[in-house]
Amino acid sequence: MSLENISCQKSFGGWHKRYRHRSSSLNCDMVFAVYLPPQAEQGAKLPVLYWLSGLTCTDENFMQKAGAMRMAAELGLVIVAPDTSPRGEGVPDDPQGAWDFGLGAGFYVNATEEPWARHYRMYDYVVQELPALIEANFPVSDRRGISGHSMGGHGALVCALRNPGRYRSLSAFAPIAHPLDCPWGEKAFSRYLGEDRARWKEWDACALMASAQEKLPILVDQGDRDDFMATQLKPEALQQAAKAAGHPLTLRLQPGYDHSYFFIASFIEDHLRHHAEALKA
Ligand SMILES: N[C@@H](CCC(=O)N[C@@H](CSC=O)C(=O)NCC(=O)O)C(=O)O
Repeated sequence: MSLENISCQKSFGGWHKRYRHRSSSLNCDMVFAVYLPPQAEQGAKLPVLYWLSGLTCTDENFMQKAGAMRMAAELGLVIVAPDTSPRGEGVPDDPQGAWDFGLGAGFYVNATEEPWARHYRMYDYVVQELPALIEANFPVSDRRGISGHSMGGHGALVCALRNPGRYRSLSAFAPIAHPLDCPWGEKAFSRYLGEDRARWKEWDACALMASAQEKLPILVDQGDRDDFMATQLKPEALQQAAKAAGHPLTLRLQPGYDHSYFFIASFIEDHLRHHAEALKA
């Protein structure tokens, strides 16, 4: 599978690079970003953190706004940021052009319903296709961590909970904790997965936690001035699910913070350290 390098900038002694490639999971061209810390030029195979962004994002939001590169360079962590949905000609979008469904809103599921099923398979893309591509083309090991924000925070939880042994570390910022029971989730799941709510449970972090075979410790930060917290994010549902399942969860309510990348930038160092500790153990 060929990768086309479309940009390259030096950052904190390493490199931020963007690539375009053909995705067989998504049936379209995709762009992802990778941060390669300075250690990548020294011959070692480095651990990788996959970052899943939220609604309306591309690979660029995290790389440009989170301020993660200084710490990734210090810790020797590669970071990979995919896009949030399939893109391009022939990829269907929300008929009204809404920002919370369709383009920029793939929800990291494999759609089963038409007209979404041909392209909207972000779960297969981020769990299988992209890591295979990264591991074949960059100096990385199979030590993988996963994190994300909002829709992507939930995506990270689901990818790890569904794949015991695949990730060694897990965290999230302000995840949509229980999409079965919030407007963003109900809208996306009813269209991508159909109206049978029983099938949605395979894609809901709170539901998956009950039967998870692996109990990776989870770090979650949530701003208490986040306008989406009560209606869409519902961190209390995650806390209850973790308690019921005996799943180790550190949920930190951060006073005064909202849903933005200012919040993410404020706590990204803690998350990168959380991942580095597990990935290097
Ligand atoms: N466009 C919307 C706001 C959308 C928004 O807040 N998106 C978040 C993720 S929300 C959950 O998945 C985001 O990360 N935005 C990108 C950014 O760079 O901030 C509106 O206008 O209200």
